[in-house]
Amino acid sequence: MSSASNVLPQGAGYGSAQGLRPGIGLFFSAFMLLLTAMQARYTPFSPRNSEEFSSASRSVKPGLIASGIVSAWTWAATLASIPICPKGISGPWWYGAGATIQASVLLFAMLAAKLKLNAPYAHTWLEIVGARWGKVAHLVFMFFGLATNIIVSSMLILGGSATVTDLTGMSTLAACFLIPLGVVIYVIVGGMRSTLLCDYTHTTVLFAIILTFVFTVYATSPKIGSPKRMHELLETVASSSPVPGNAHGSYVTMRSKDGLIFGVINIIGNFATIFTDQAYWQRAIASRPGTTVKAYLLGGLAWFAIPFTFATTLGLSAVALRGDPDMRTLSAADVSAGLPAAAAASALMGSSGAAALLVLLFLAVTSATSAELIAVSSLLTYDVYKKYINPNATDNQLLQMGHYMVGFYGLVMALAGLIFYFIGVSMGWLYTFMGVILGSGVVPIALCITWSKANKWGCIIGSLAGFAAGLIAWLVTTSALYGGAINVTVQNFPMLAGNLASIGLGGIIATVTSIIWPDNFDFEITRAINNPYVAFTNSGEAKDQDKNEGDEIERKEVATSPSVNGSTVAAEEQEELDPLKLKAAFRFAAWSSLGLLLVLIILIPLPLFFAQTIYGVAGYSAWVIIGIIWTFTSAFSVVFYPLWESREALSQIGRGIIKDIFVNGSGRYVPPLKSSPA
Ligand SMILES: NC(N)=O
Repeated sequence: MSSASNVLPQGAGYGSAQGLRPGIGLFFSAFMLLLTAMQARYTPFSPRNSEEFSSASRSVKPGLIASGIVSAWTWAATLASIPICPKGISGPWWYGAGATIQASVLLFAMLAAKLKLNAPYAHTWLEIVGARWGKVAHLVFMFFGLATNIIVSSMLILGGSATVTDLTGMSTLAACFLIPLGVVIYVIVGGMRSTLLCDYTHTTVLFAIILTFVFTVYATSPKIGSPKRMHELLETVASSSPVPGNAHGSYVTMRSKDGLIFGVINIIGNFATIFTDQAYWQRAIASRPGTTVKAYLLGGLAWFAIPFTFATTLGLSAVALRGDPDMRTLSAADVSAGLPAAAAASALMGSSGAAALLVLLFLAVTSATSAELIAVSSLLTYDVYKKYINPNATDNQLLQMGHYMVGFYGLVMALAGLIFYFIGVSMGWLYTFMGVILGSGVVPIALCITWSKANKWGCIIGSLAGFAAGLIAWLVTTSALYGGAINVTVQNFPMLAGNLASIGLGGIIATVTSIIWPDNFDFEITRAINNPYVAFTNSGEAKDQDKNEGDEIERKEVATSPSVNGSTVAAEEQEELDPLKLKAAFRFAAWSSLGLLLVLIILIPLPLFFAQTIYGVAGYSAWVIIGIIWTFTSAFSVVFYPLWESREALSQIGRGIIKDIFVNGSGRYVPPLKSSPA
């Protein structure tokens, strides 16, 4: 890495990375604690029971879930503009589209719909695997689940610490530990709902800062200031150093071989990190059943604006400003560490640009970190502690374990980030490598949750064989092309080979064995997991008490949300869990996801790739304007819509606060008295 530019004092780094002195880290942690206290005092939701802690009582509305998806899916890598420097405008497109549509949140909407249909009361996706296929499958897929969390968390720590160190000179070691610290505190206190509230506040500020950068670059900056000038600068850079593999070496073309290869790698890697990451399952679990699909579609579409517009703005600025006296020279290692955006922000706006980027990065890293913390805490609590150590754990024990595991995983993620840092693995390398390790689990996991015919051993063997094939393909290709050196800079072909082998072999073995030797699984077994109306034994047998007890059922109060006013919520929840409605939601998710996939991955980029078009000023300006409109629309859907849908809860909290101001204690939420039977 070239010498750090350090445009901010070290104190800014410590402040942002969680406050050795008062800083934004501590400010946000204190703010989240305040929100959690208000939630406990003025609403029926108390974070003092395990269901609320890990699943937010499965009651969260779609706007807030969408904002949580945007936030959890915005990593340091998303903002680091890694793909853009070498590839031009195709990089942001492939990054955004590959992680929005093909790989991730939109297709995941289908899985989320199936989750609500086939296991509406599960806490984790691994509980479903365990109930369906038993211990061996549970342990094998736990490997993929935890590996995903460790890889994603390490990328967050690596990307966050590299930028903080670069901008402020703060010690990377200190940054690795301080970044998760404040997050651990508010996640322990507030649980899942607090991470969603944190996601919301962070997403709001994130969009504000991104739009500030966009308007600086394309409207006010004396160095660039308009799409026309940006186009001119990019063409000048291309004429002195053309991009290999791009049409006429231009940056303003979708005809980019490296861009296309990156697109494929990106699609596979993001399949892996969303399908096997409990963080995204957890948002589906926390969501109200009737609106889960809407939340994922909204979140996916809103998220696209972040990598696309941000990289089209600061990533391209990092190229356009080459040679500018304020722009530092970036090495390949700097690019892989995710530093182009920071360098461009400093060159454009000096220390205020660097500070804004630091805040942006802090927001992205902390909210994605909170998602990973609560995700791993849930896996360790329900899939290790409850399943293997204390099957009869009480609610209090589960809650306590959830708290311990948040703290424990905070330490693990700091150490993992540090280890990767010291062995020289960069965020960019890990980003392109993640599909090699995790890709083989994607199809087997999707089949487990959606398809009654999925073959247990086919899926287990497929995921292990794909894992081995991915590693072998990556090693063999690296050795053949680079004389055996496993370089820390990103190499396209070995990564492509490893990613394709991993997801391909895993998917083929799982699907073919399931067609030849189909299972005939009854999803009633997974519907019984943690279901308050059905007794479920560890052996996987579900006893539907409702059926045994005849037509006149006296339903138990909803055990999943003991803090919530039982009967009303239970009735709403049962209505939303109507299988006909959930099947219709699945069909809607399938058609809309596949339609969007076709448009964003095939119909838009491929004709542009084959046509070899190089954009003129008008074309490039239209490209930028589409990004800006998309960003505004996204901001409305994940910033204003959640406020609108929660207007009743907000006014309830407001009334509670006002009452408390006049008579202390009178505003506290009081659950309605249960009416006694007539
Ligand atoms: N979440 C991603 N792939 O930026």
